[in-house]
Amino acid sequence: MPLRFAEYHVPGSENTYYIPNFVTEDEEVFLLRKIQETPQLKWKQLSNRRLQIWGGDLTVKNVMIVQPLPPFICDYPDLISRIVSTGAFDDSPHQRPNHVILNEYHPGQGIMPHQDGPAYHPVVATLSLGSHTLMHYYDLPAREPVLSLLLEPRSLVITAQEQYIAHAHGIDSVTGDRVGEFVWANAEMVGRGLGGRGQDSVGPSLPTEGEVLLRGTRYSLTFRDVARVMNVGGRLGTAPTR
Ligand SMILES: O=C(O)CCC(=O)C(=O)O
Ligand SMILES: [Fe+2]
Repeated sequence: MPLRFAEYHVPGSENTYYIPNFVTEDEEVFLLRKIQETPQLKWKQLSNRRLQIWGGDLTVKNVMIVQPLPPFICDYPDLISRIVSTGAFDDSPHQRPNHVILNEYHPGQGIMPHQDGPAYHPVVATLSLGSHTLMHYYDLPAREPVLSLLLEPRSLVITAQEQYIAHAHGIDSVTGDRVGEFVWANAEMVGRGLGGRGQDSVGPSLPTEGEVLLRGTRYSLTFRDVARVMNVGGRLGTAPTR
């Protein structure tokens, strides 16, 4: 997947791209407000986080029963078009993401190492809002991370192909991240976007060795393309859904 913006390639990674400030601070505020305003019933409570699924639920055969994405994802800000313009979904069945999982993590919450599985075309684009986190990637079986990325608020990370298929990914359930504990593969790319990290500390200053970056509540929007879709009316196929 040759992303249109080669400068966002994460050094030492295969098919991993990191784009700081993919949305503006104003857009982040708007999106966080829209997320707060979503119906409570839309949240699914898991043991260690809450999530919402947009675009449609998957059947046991990994067919998505298509539902419209909400306006705050495709109208303003037009996140779908912005993601399409990176080129990340050029080779996907619909040439665009059609499925979005919204995750909420409070400080101390994370996600166990896992793989996203075969329902999706092997590209995922993840927007972080509200707080940073530290994402680890693992060879299988998952033991020590082989790659770690600091995901700043407002950043987009894209993983594809080998990085998606052959690795697991996860977020430790911790309340802060000590600088220097893990090597950040994207260390040269971070810093400008750190305003708003953790407890709303502001500033363009780069974190220093030993400093603990406190996590705040983070929302992630994970964009994927589900190959097999069923539109209302029962048509099965891989044709564009909107
Ligand atoms: O919150 C994240 O950045 C990752 C979420 C994730 O891995 C998933 O929803 O499958
Ligand atoms: Fe995942």
